[in-house]
Amino acid sequence: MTLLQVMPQDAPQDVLLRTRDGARIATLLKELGVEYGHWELRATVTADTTQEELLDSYRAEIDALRARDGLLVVDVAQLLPAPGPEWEERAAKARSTFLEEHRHAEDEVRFFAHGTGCFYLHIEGKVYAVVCEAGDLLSVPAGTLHWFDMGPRPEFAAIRFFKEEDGWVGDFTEDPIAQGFPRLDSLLAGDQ
Ligand SMILES: CSCCC(=O)/C(O)=C/O
Ligand SMILES: [Fe+2]
Ligand code: NI
Repeated sequence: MTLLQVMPQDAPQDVLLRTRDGARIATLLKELGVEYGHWELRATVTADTTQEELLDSYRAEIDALRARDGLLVVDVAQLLPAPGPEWEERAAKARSTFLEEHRHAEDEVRFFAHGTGCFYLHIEGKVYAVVCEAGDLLSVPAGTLHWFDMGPRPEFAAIRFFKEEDGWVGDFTEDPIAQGFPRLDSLLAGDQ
């Protein structure tokens, strides 16, 4: 289930809020201008699932969202565990891509069709760690400071929506803030 954990920007160990209540998460994020929604899952994702198959499974939802928000470009970012050192290397490289604080010139709109990933939203003195799971749709406004952790063993398939082809490109702040916050695996371990 989706998880939200809120911490002060200068005291990651102080958990101000931790909840798995989807309605509460949606309300709280909406106050920050962040849209959090949920789509019914329509497909099982395996290593053999092609991008086109996945997009076809959610065609109705995708078309409605594209029409609503003028999103012209849609693709799939996918990483599933595989045996061998090559995958370990690929996973570590992929994980590092968005692990430091950055912003985008356009909204970051992502639907998790499979797996898990955590967006850390740095807004007005706080960090909102939003662990997304299969079925979650998150839309983060352009310019919002954030970073993203796919964990030490990445497993996710996310449908990404853009206005421009290069909408995914990050503008990195060089602020090391992300390094002080619990990573995805630690956040989830907090349940135990
Ligand atoms: C879940 S899609 C990959 C992450 C991404 O696109 C991004 O910008 C993270 O901040
Ligand atoms: Fe991003
Ligand atoms: Ni669900």
